[in-house]
Amino acid sequence: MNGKFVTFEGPDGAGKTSVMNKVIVPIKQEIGNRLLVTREPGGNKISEEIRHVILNRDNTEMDYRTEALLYAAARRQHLIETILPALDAGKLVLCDRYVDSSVAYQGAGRGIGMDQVARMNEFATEALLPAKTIYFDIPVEIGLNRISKHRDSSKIDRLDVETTAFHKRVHAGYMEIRKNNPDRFVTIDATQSFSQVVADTLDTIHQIAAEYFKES
Ligand SMILES: Nc1ncnc2c1ncn2[C@@H]1O[C@H](COP(=O)(O)OP(=O)(O)OP(=O)(O)O)[C@@H](O)[C@H]1O
Ligand SMILES: Cc1cn([C@H]2C[C@H](O)[C@@H](COP(=O)(O)O)O2)c(=O)[nH]c1=O
Repeated sequence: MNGKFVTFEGPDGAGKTSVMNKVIVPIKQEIGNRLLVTREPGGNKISEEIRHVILNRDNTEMDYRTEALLYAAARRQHLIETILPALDAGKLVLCDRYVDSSVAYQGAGRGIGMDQVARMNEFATEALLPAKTIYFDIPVEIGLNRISKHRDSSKIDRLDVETTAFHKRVHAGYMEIRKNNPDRFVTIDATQSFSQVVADTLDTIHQIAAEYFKES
């Protein structure tokens, strides 16, 4: 495995997806097809189908452990079919969410337990973790406010409509994961202007994956 695996994490509305869409434009110009951009849940046909089931707002009866298992199943397929082949081919893989999301949302948010969810994901991923995780730091209320203000209502999913208390437990979960992984986590202040967050993220990627940019 010669590539580099980098994930984006943070609470809903932190701006991860918008920032990802922006930073990949210059990065693609710099390193071309040595870049793979993907997301969870999703990233390939089977995992996107599982995403549809998980995030469908009509699926109100979904049990929390079913939800955790579906995220892990989508992740397994994504890892085997999409991420590992790209890493084996030496690519820089930028992934919007990964295991930390399950530990924060299902482990802390749903109250299943962060250790249990981490262990279940160790089975799904054979313990493969990213080299670095860029964490988009934002107070829960600001993130939720961004979503309710700007997001097209058809795109508001089953997790977005959870209570503020749920999202606060998720945030606390992320704080614990970050505290336990100081070498893996790099934090970006996501309350800044969009252009500043994009600039900080681009700088961070240049630093943590410097080997890709030297050669280009
Ligand atoms: N720095 C920023 N300042 C103000 N608004 C922002 C900023 N970054 C993103 N936004 C807006 O906030 C909203 C949420 O952004 P986005 O969907 O990228 O967040 P996200 O972290 O991917 O959320 P989710 O995990 O829920 O998908 C969007 O409408 C986006 O335009
Ligand atoms: C991977 C993963 C995601 N979630 C949650 C987080 C978000 O609310 C949605 C995904 O939607 P996004 O707009 O693409 O961020 O799902 C989760 O609860 N557990 C996970 O493992």
